Amino acid sequence: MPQLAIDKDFLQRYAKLDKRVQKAVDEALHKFATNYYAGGHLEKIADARDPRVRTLRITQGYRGVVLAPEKGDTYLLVTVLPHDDAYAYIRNKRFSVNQALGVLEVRDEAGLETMSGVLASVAETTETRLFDHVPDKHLLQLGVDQQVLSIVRLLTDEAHLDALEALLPQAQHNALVALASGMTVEEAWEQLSRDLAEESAPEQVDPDDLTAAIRRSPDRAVFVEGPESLRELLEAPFDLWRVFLHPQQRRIAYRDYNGPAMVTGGAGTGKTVTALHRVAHLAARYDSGRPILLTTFTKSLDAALRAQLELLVKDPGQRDRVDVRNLDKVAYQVVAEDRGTDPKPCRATVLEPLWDEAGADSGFSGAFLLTEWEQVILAQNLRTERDYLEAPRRGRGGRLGPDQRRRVWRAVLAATGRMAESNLWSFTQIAAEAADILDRTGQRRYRHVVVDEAQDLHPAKWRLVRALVAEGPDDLFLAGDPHQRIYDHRVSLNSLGISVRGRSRRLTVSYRSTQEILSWAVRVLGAAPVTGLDDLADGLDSYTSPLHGRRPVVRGFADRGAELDALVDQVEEWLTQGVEAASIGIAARTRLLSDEVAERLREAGVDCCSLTDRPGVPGVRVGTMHGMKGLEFRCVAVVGVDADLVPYTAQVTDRAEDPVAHGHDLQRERNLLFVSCTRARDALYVSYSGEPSPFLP
Ligand SMILES: Nc1ncnc2c1ncn2[C@@H]1O[C@H](COP(=O)(O)OP(=O)(O)OP(=O)(O)O)[C@@H](O)[C@H]1O
Repeated sequence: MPQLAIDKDFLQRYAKLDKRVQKAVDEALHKFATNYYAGGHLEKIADARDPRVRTLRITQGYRGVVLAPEKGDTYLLVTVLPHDDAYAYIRNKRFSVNQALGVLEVRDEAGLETMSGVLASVAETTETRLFDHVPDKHLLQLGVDQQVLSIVRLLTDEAHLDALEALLPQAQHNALVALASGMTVEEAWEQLSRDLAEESAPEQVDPDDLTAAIRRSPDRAVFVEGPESLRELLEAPFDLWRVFLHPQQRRIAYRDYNGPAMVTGGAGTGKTVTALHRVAHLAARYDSGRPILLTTFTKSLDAALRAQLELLVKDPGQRDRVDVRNLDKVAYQVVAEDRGTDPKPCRATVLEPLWDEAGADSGFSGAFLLTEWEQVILAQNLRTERDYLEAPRRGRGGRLGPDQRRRVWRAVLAATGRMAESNLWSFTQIAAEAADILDRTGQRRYRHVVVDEAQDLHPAKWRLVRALVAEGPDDLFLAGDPHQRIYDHRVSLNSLGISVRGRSRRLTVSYRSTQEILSWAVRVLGAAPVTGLDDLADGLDSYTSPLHGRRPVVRGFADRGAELDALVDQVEEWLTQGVEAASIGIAARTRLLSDEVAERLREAGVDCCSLTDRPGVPGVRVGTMHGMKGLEFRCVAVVGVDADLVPYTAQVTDRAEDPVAHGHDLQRERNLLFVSCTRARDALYVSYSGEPSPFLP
């Protein structure tokens, strides 16, 4: 049975074609896909570099490029180009199978021939060569082939290697860059093999078996299962994440685990994408009467997840098996059903006056008591005064003696009693209650639970997560990044009965930000070691981006007025360059400042709205740094990064009170700035008034 595959380049180029040409592509592909085994639509070119490459006529001016291997009956749609470019492509490029990794590769052979002439003449006058220290056998071991090897032996300078990037097969270029950077052959292999679709490299690679090579290259080419899948693919060509997964992502999402599993990785490495594919995998091989839960932190993020899942899982039957909702909603439903009445959840600002009153004779403010209850008592699930008297108060600043603790405990009882009388609840309390109900009744509502943005869940929500699904294979899949922790919840999954040991995987390639933005933003984090949810150290070494662009712009001003004037200019410049308003995100540390920014933009005639507004709402997005979590924009401005706002001292425990909490709070403030900056895809602009934040690199 013939098989049709699509190359990422094809879809990327298709996405940018004008509608008329796209329609012609649709028709040509449809005709081809329904009877391509006849091969009659394909034209062979006499001077093709690779005899297996054909053209597919789209319109008078456009041609598709198709790879039609001699062996087997796979057709790969490689790209779609204007007529002359397509012919130039075919005259210059040759396909091959990487002999170490088994992946499909393409090289600009004509370009390489020209370059080798140039390099040979440079090499004649130079004694030493760039790869003198690497024997042939090591190069071959890393997948460098004979043709490339002969060019490698001519290289005298790293700049030449850079110049070859666009011509060489990508995996071979990666291998050479790794060696040139001083890695041993073992280290270079370790790095290369991260890109394998399987856990290990193929034992034998057939250089002519392009079908197998395509299968090993999920980030580059995918098989289409029929005309319907082809139509779906062409319908949303910009959403490449649906189809082309990085091998690391595919390996993590599409497999079985014998218990809870976790994916971590720097900002923009595709953890959410991996979690979505995990759900698609679980929904496709579903084996239970209970649904799958895909959940996250907030309402706005769960709306985004739902929209993405709809793009990914087309089968309505499979989609119906997935419940996408944030944990607050799940908890609410459990509690409401158990009690037969709807609890009234309230934000802290609403509850504080009640706590002020109930705790009036405790000597503590309502705000302090409420936080103590949520961050210490509910977090550790403390049920008695005695438990509380003995409990550590990590991250809470200031020691409390036994008398003080007794007063706190009495105030907590009084306040929670009053809340119960009026059926008022905090969100954390609802989660804690829901976990208790599920544990008491033994209900396990879901077959699988997938959690995104897992780094910021309160321990009570973790207890809920654990209680939603029975322990067993594939029960929990967690996606998160401890470097993006922006709330006060430092959780050890082990202590909550969730062990991901041996089932934790890390993503390292950023799909969002450019290397220039990443390198800058990572420095914002500082050098303090970070502990992951699995209690192990989590570093960002080997976190890189293949994307390149401009360095972040950092500007200082004498006062806020001048800073905001410059921001208006920057936003107007982006808009003039054709960036859509909704693709511009602006963040500030406090709500007060973000409101001021929005007002200033409106005065200047720039439409703006909230960060959390739906995609259809027009206007530049403005909000707080906390609101940036999980979002992404083409251009990001982070303003007010002043010494006295970042870190925001009002939310940092005094060092004298509690040095550990002080350190944690400062790190959290760093993370917050890091999260805001790493929302940027193409451009990052950072500004401050007066003294700059000490976190700025
Ligand atoms: N395999 C892929 N192919 C194309 N695009 C991808 C791929 N994986 C991720 N992306 C894109 O990269 C961007 C970041 O992905 P995603 O939001 O999943 O990352 P993340 O690790 O969850 O980020 P963060 O932790 O910063 O929220 C998104 O625009 C996503 O569509």
